[in-house]
Amino acid sequence: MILDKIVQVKKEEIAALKKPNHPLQAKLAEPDLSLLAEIKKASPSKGLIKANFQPIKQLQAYQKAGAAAISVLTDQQFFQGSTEILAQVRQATNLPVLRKEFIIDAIQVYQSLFLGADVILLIAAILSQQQLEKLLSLSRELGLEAIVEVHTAAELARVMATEAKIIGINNRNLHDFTVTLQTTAELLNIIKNKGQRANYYIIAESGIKTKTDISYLKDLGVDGVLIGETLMRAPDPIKKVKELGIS
Ligand SMILES: O=C(O)c1ccccc1NCC(=O)[C@H](O)[C@H](O)COP(=O)(O)O
Repeated sequence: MILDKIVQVKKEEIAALKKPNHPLQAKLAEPDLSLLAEIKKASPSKGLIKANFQPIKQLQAYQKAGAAAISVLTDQQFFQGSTEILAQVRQATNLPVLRKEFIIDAIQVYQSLFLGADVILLIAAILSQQQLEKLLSLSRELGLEAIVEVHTAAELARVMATEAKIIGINNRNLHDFTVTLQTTAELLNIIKNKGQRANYYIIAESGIKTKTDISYLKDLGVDGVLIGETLMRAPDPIKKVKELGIS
């Protein structure tokens, strides 16, 4: 009967759709430090960062510079980003795309999938433990990878009690906007002291500006760095990535 055949074909298509695909984890597993290059026009801490904002040009430069993944701010009110920019970036690249958003509800996770993101950000500071677990589990079900962001030891302890695989250590204090790479050193140390380093991919986020910063983070042994402002302000982002000595 034709309906049986159709359902059989649909089952195969669904199995292919649900096949786990972890493009960001695959990049982070490579021995070199991975660059997650961010497309960000403005931010609450810095105001307007790039007046002549051309997201696809920025993407092309990041690709040429050897970025492992692209992060796109989609918040409009505080970062002057948009979901349209993410959709355009998705169309223009095969690199893993991170939707940088303040996700607090399941509908934003579905929307991220619909927009073509590969990875979402879940910020421990704005989620209860129950919300965090639910959103993590939903992202896994939908085949999205999740970077779970922490800034304090207490947040890290909460995240280590979940199924998170990728931890983003944010060097920026989101209450007063101070930045120190010591945050990465301290929280990574906690993970190491618990004998858990091999269980996670670690990304250092925010405030990364110089070759010295990159050497420091390489010495700590992070798997990736997320850089926005420094690359957005650079007249030549390709040259800037070389200067930073990421690869
Ligand atoms: O960047 C901000 O001002 C900010 C304020 C409040 C919440 C989040 C914020 N930033 C999001 C980010 O995580 C950064 O865009 C990302 O880590 C890159 O940071 P940077 O290289 O310092 O631009």
